[in-house]
Parts: sequence; C-alpha cells; structure tokens
Amino acid sequence: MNKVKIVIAGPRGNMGKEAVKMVAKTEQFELVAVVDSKHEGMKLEDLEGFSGLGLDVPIYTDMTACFTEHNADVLIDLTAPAYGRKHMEIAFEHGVRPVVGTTGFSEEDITSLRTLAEKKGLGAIIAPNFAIGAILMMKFAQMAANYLPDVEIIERHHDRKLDAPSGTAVKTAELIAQVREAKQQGHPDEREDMAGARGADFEGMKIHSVRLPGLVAHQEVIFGGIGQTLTIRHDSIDRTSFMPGVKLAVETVLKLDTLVYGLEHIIE
Ligand SMILES: NC(=O)C1=CN([C@@H]2O[C@H](COP(=O)(O)OP(=O)(O)OC[C@H]3O[C@@H](n4cnc5c(N)ncnc54)[C@H](O)[C@@H]3O)[C@@H](O)[C@H]2O)C=CC1
Ligand SMILES: O=C(O)C1=N[C@H](C(=O)O)C[C@H](O)C1
Repeated sequence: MNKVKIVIAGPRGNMGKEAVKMVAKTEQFELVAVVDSKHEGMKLEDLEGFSGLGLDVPIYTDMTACFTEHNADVLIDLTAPAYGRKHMEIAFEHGVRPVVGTTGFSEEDITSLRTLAEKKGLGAIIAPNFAIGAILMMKFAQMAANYLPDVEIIERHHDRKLDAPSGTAVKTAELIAQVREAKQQGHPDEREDMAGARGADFEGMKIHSVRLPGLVAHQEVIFGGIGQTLTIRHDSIDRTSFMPGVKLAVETVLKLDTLVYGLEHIIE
C-alpha cells in the first residue's frame, strides 16, 4: 500500500510538534516536508527538539515552492489564524487535501473554501477541535439545548492563543443554534457597566474567554433551568489529546470530495 505523503505547516508550534511525532510513528504516513515561518533550506532534524528522530525532512518557508518540489497528498495546517485560508487555497491549487486545525475561520471563509474544494473535486477538513472528548462535549451540549435553552459558554486557554473566542466555542454555539431559537438571555434591562462584562454574543448565547498561563484548552457549557443548572465540561490537559483526531482526519480526507467543517460529521 502506498504511504500517505504529508506536509505539516507549523511544525515548531505546540500542536505542530505533536503532529510531527504522530506522523513519524504512523506506519502508513510519510512526512515529505514541513513549512515553517523560518529555517528555509534546513532539515527538521537540525532543529532543537527534533534531533534523533530520523527526520531528514526539508523545511520550506514558501508553501508554493514546497508543493512544487514535493508531491503531497495531505497538508496538515497548524499555524495561526492569519494564514489558514491562504494555506488551504495554495494546497487546493496543487491538488493537495488540507486537514486544518488552525482556528479563526469566518462563515464566509468556510463557504468559499467549500466551493473551491468542490470545484477541484478535493476533500478538505477544518476541525476546530480534534479531541474526541471535545466533540462529545459539543454533541452533548447540542442535545441539552433542546431542553435547557438558556446557556453560556466559558472557554479557558493558555495565554499564547491569538484568537478569541476559541474555534471550539464558536462551533459549540453554532451547534446549539441549530436546535434552539435565538433568544435574549439575562434581564431584558441588563447593562454592562464595564465593556465586555457579559462576554461575546452569539444569537443571545454569551461566550466568555479566559487566557492564563498554565492552562491548555478547556471549556464549560453551562445550562440554566428553573431550580437547576447543568455543566458540561471538557479539558485537554495535554496536546496529545488532539492527535488521534488528526490521524483520523488525514485518513478520512482522502475519501472526501468536499470540505467538512467539524469532526462531529466524521465521528458519528
Ligand atoms: N483543532 C484543534 O484541535 C486545535 C487547534 N489549535 C489551533 O492550531 C493553531 C496552532 O496552535 P499552536 O500550535 O498552539 O500555536 P503555536 O503558536 O505554538 O504554533 C504555531 C506555529 O506556526 C508557525 N507559523 C506561523 N505562521 C506560519 C506560516 N505562515 N507558515 C508556516 N508556519 C507558520 C509558527 O512559527 C509556530 O511555530 C492555532 O490556530 C490554534 O487555535 C490548537 C490546538 C488544538
Ligand atoms: O489554541 C488552542 O490551544 C486551541 N485551539 C482550538 C480552539 O480555538 O478551539 C482547539 C483547542 O481548544 C485548543
């Protein structure tokens, strides 16, 4: 069986490092190159943290050059919100299927990238969260919202995170919005005496973003009903939690011919 040829963008990042290890130890995957913000022309094994892993893999700073010089089946993108869309467009131009964990996509980004994927007949996956526990948290939250429509989301992340709210919080709110009418929550006359005190608003649901050193990735979805509350909580305490989902997405994207947004469509 031919190995799946993979390029990873963002290999030195928190997620990228784990993805490199996951690909290196997966028999049917082959890491052919990486795309980084620096170190053009070097090899991955020359970088701190990668020596001794047998990673004779070239580093590119230009994704177009990378795909011109290497045949790849899949791009795993774990970079930063400013680059996710552009990287997907470059991958499509070269017939490469993107698996994207990078967050910060707008609804319009997803719609136009799906159109592009279908035009090219290529699969693509944008997964705001690869952890199975987080997917279950979102599914359970959607189920609970049928019965308890008053809900607020508190997401907590490390203080190096660029986007807020998190991709997971946005996805959770979108899934809940599929089963409940938009509604105003809290007192009709409530006011913010300090801007932002009530958090961001998604169809009446409030989303609160906490950023602190020491955190990894955590979310609580809190429902309130008469005389009761229900809290659904997920914690990623280590980034290895995301890797089985990344592996599954790579295997699945090869069989798709459209863009799938969210692993809940894959993990039934
Ligand atoms: N979907 C999921 O399950 C998860 C998604 N994320 C998302 O993944 C992204 C990366 O997260 P972290 O690894 O924590 O960030 P990080 O800041 O630790 O790593 C990002 C890496 O990307 C590199 N980079 C930045 N711009 C680049 C470019 N144009 N080309 C190539 N490399 C570039 C940086 O040098 C850095 O090494 C974020 O958007 C985050 O929200 C993070 C964790 C889980
Ligand atoms: O930046 C992170 O760390 C994470 N980002 C994703 C998000 O925005 O939801 C997934 C996870 O929460 C970790």
